[in-house]
Amino acid sequence: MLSIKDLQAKVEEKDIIKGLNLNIKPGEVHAIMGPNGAGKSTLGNVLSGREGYEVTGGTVEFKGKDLLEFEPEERAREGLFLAFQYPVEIPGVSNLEFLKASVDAVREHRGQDPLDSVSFLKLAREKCKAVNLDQNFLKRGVNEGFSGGEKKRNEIMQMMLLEPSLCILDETDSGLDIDALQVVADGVNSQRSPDRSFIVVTHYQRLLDYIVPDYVHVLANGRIVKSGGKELALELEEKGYSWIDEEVV
Ligand SMILES: Nc1ncnc2c1ncn2[C@@H]1O[C@H](COP(=O)(O)OP(=O)(O)OP(=O)(O)O)[C@@H](O)[C@H]1O
Repeated sequence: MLSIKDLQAKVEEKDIIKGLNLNIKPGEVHAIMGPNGAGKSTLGNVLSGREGYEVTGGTVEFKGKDLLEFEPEERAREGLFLAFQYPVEIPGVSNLEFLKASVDAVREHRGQDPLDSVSFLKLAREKCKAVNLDQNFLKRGVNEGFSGGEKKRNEIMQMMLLEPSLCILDETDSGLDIDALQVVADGVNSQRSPDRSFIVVTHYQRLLDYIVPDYVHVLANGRIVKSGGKELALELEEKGYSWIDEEVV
């Protein structure tokens, strides 16, 4: 699904990703943990093609294609989805219109006809229900005035509608209350399938009790410095990150 080799990237002339390697097979869930400022969000931004993030070395293959050759919208149409750490508000654009335009674009890319408005509304309502958002959220401006937790649930609803191949969830658990955490985790788990992969960026082991990863990685100083199974998250919760620095050095 995704093969990252020796990736290097800079932001504002500062080297942030410094030789990162990561391989993800279809169906796998990889959790990425690590200290603040390590480069976790930068990795998501680089993979999604966000402006201002300059790749200075290495390769990224996504479903056998050179991801770095694609514009951000092409990456999305190819099936890469990033749930933002800080979802943006788009006042004046209704959530429903935004979602329909996104889903239509993906369907067109797959050679499918657009859904008619009635069928799409029915589908969107089902997904709203799945993430415990009231249907009124479809009429409101994208994320406009949504609470922190509502924005995160809205991101998961988008993901469910777009049916991506690779989902990158950047601290989707932050700002969620206990019930919402369960709802979001259930939403993610319902989307797990043999041909869909996930990168779950989180600071908290607790999320990984609900979304059980196949692998856990520690990203520090722009590189993956340690990888393990789900038990690594428990070890990190207990011991922090300093022991890894010592091990790596
Ligand atoms: N647009 C930007 N302009 C300037 N510096 C940036 C920009 N984006 C990221 N950085 C810097 O890159 C470094 C890595 O940031 P990043 O957000 O990737 O860290 P992170 O691992 O996701 O941290 P956290 O756990 O705190 O969310 C930080 O020092 C950050 O200030």
